[in-house]
Amino acid sequence: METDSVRVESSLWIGNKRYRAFLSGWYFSWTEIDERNREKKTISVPVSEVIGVKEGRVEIQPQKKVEDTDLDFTLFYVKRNSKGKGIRVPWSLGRTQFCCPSRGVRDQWITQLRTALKTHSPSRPHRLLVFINPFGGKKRGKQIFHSLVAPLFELAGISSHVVVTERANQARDYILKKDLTGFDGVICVGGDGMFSELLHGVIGRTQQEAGVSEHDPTVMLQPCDLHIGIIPAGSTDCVCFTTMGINDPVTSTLHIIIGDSQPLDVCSVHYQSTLVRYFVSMVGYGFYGDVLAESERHRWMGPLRYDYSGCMVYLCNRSYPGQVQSALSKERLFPHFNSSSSLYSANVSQYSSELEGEWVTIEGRFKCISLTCMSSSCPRSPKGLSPSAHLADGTADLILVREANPLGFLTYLHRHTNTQDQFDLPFVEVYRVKAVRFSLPPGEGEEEEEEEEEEEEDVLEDPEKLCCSNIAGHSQQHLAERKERGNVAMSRVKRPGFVCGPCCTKPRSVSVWNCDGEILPHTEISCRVHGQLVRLFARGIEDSTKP
Ligand SMILES: Nc1ncnc2c1ncn2[C@@H]1O[C@H](COP(=O)(O)OP(=O)(O)OP(=O)(O)O)[C@@H](O)[C@H]1O
Ligand SMILES: CCCCCCCCCCCCC/C=C/[C@@H](O)[C@H](CO)NC(=O)CCCCC
Ligand SMILES: [Ca+2]
Repeated sequence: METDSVRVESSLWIGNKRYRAFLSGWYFSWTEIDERNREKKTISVPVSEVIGVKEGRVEIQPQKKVEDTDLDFTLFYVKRNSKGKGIRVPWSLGRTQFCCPSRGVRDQWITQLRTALKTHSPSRPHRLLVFINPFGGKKRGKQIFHSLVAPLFELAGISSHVVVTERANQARDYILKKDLTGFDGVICVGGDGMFSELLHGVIGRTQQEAGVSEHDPTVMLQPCDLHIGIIPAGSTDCVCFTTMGINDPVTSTLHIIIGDSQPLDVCSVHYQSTLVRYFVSMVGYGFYGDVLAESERHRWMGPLRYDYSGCMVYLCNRSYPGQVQSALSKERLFPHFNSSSSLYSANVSQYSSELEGEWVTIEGRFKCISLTCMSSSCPRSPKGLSPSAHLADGTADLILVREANPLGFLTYLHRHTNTQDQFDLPFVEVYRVKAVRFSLPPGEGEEEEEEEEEEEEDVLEDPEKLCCSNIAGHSQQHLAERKERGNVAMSRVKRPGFVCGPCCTKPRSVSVWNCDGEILPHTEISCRVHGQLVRLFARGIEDSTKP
């Protein structure tokens, strides 16, 4: 075996073929040598993508098996597969068993490879805190973790402390309150709701420690050091899909192991001077809010509840009045910016603000209003709500879908699922923004709404007061359940007609906000983007066309 400070080289065998192996700089490569000493094809693995080096002939799939011989070592690394269900290739565990000419050479290879790993891949996690939601998505969280994730962590020498949650918000509260010393990251096994718990825990904890008030809408939040990893096991897995290009537990695990780091913009939502929530994917009013509210009634359907509720809400053909004010980012013109917004009875006024950029006001009736910090793609919509939105550029895309005929709106929705441009429609406008405020038209404001509380309480007590005569049977129990849970916007629930699906004919003037899959308890909100506030164990969407 030849070694100098930059290169290690020796002959090795894989099966009965002879190879020349090199460890040079950032790569470990092996080239087949034929009987006439001619070099054939070379395989190269970046040291940063090595998962582990083990003595002997080792297998971990389908289950761990070690054949301990003096001459062999096994290399595990990231392998790119040719096919997958996402918009990039999935990763799997590659494995090659090498046979060395002597035990000494074998030991040297193991030592050199492990040293190279430490030198060239310093940001790998050693200890992780893992939260599993046993009820997310198809309820396969525990199985996914124990069969696919844990063996890879063990192989990579990562120790983990696992918490199987017993209630909603347990993961968030754990991160906010418990001692996190020694953890290099927090991982969720679940869907977007579980990710959101980790997000709130990590941001809240970081602000607590830095003495920053999250309720101050103008405050500069402290960026979070603790990385978040997502093992997808939910219904939509939108955050995972958008940041990885795929929702595959093994791909996610391998990105965590090699310590990839992807900064992410986060948006805060305030109601007056109170922090309501954070989101990374989207906050949506109108269609997306209504779909979520409707789908909560059909949780038993599992992931299919969104398709069912989407159809029901589409058939309701609602639109809502509102006023959107926005601070545009410096990059003011989005490719599909529709400068003729006045055509749609928009009232645009401009004034300066304490935040960057200028504020504009847009009024009208909207089918939906969405603000998305990232493209927000998922398997159903591979390009997402806003295909060109960036993960970490400090801006969000504000998409205004004005009142349109049902066929037009269906075209808009359908274009999310194919490659056609959903913004190239006359009733759709897109702005790249840093902050947004939403208010209801005069008379519909939230304060007026609070004054109506008493009247709405009456509605809860007496379902006959709801707008549909047939609602009492199917919604009374639901209303009572929601009232009991009390964790969502009760004022929304009290609104007549909302819960009754397409059977409701009375138009309603107020919708709800869907904030990363949670219903917000307020309507008149303000949102602000915080560029690169958190970091994920991810790499963005890998370009599979590059070698
Ligand atoms: N043990 C638990 N019991 C009840 N609810 C839980 C528990 N653990 C977590 N939760 C809550 O369940 C909600 C949904 O979970 P999760 O996001 O994992 O799955 P999902 O709703 O199927 O997926 P998606 O969010 O992708 O649609 C989360 O908001 C989380 O707070
Ligand atoms: C005619 C065909 C019509 C097909 C319409 C498909 C439209 C797909 C648009 C995809 C938008 C993804 C938005 C992402 C939302 C997530 O942050 C959120 C959290 O998981 N999910 C939901 O709120 C779940 C509710 C999502 C509502 C759609
Ligand atoms: Ca962004």
